[in-house]
Amino acid sequence: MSNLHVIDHPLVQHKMAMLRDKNLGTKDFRDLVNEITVFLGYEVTRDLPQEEVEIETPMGKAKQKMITGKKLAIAPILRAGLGMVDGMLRLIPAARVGHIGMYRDHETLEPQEYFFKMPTDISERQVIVVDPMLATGGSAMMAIDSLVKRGVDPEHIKFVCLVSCPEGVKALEEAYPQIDIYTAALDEGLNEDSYIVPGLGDAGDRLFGTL
Ligand SMILES: O=P(O)(O)OC[C@H]1O[C@H](OP(=O)(O)OP(=O)(O)O)[C@H](O)[C@@H]1O
Ligand SMILES: O=c1cc[nH]c(=O)[nH]1
Ligand SMILES: [Mg+2]
Repeated sequence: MSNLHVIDHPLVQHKMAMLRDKNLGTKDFRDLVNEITVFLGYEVTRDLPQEEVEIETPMGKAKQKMITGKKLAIAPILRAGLGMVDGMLRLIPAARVGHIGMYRDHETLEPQEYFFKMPTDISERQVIVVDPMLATGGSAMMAIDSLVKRGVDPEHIKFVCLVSCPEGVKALEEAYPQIDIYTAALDEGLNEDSYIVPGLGDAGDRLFGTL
């Protein structure tokens, strides 16, 4: 699992403990998803390319690094990925946002794409795909397939989730070994309905109060 980054920062883990509580209300769930995403976003942007620039300060010249290279896009997988957009935008406010509408069929568990809208220059951008849950990995892989079909190089894609499990990580790593996965938790596995255990339930329903 070489591409997996489990973010074990105490603040992230503390907030995850709060998030997992089945009695947490919709507003608090949404707020915590945003807060945790800021920490995950901090890690996922850690290796952005930089260049040294010279700045005039009131006291003289300073050499300082600034981000350079490819522009960024955030790609939430709907619905639940929407809950992570504000947290990412807090860190990279100028990033474009492209939406991938997808739901997992309850019978077959196969993802179904129902919407796809990206910035027109998506093939020239580094893309951060966000979705709170990496379960079987089917949705993440199909979302990435759609980006690759539009010309995005898998080398320029990162995947960020709150909860993952060995099955989803393995599937995504096998399909796209070059893609880094960032997660706040690697859980035990999937139950018979392919929900993550212990997980946090259906992330979309918990975010939007559609339980
Ligand atoms: O790894 P997988 O097995 O594909 O499962 C994970 C997917 O399932 C959930 O979405 P869901 O289908 O519930 O849609 P929703 O966000 O609209 O609730 C979740 O947000 C992921 O997109
Ligand atoms: O545990 C899971 C699995 C898929 N989708 C979710 O929202 N939760
Ligand atoms: Mg759902």
